[in-house]
Amino acid sequence: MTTATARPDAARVVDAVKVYGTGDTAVRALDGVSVGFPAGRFTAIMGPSGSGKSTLMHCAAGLDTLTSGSAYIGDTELGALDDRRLTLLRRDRIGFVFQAFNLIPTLTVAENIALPMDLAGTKGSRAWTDALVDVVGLRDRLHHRPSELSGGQQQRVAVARAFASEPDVVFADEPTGNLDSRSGQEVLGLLGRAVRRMDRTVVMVTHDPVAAAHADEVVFLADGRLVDRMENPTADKVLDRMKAFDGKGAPV
Ligand SMILES: Nc1ncnc2c1ncn2[C@@H]1O[C@H](COP(=O)(O)OP(=O)(O)OP(=O)(O)O)[C@@H](O)[C@H]1O
Repeated sequence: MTTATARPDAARVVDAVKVYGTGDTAVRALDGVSVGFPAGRFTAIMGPSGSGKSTLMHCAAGLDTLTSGSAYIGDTELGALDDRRLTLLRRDRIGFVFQAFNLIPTLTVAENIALPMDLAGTKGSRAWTDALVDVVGLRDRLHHRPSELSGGQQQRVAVARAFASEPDVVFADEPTGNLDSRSGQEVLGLLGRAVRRMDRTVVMVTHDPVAAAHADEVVFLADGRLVDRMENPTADKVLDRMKAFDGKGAPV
């Protein structure tokens, strides 16, 4: 459930421009995007292929830098940080879930989940980790290795790992891209529960209207621009909006 009280943005970009390459081959992947991702909310980023979704996510999460404009995690402007501080910020304040599960094959489920905390030299809250293990339904798998799990189970481990250190925001890039629809629904349900029951913040890139319908709000990109936002999405409404673009849309 969402409340009427506006919460501060966990992440945002202001006038974000990203140009890849130079001269004739330059691609303007982001063309002046300003968008906030409110704390305690599940936001999906949608748009046609090549519209700039992954670029927006990577720049908002400090995995890539903007050509101009600013990206913030909370009040921290990423462009003002040197490499070391940026690495620490990503480690301490951001969680990631990717299409490829990116688990460490030699570590058990429990060790994979604890990895961000181990790298940071922190313990994390035992109660939190315990609650997470139950939410993702992996208690009986804690001592298994990733190769002994299904794809859906591996992605659930990746989700637990992303939330383990209680980051300000979890960015997920096509988290269901490698999963069958049932496992995908489970992972999306998990992301939704983490937001609604555990007061987490999730920003998810997807091209799938069914996946986007799990979010509280969908932001739409086309040609590197923010063209629409939709509260309380349904798969049908998102699909209709996507059809209406046909690659274009009036910038908001
Ligand atoms: N490293 C790069 N070098 C050059 N161009 C790039 C690079 N990364 C992305 N682009 C271009 O920037 C534009 C936006 O790409 P981006 O991957 O952000 O789009 P997307 O909406 O995530 O697409 P998809 O849904 O197909 O993954 C595209 O035209 C793409 O070809």
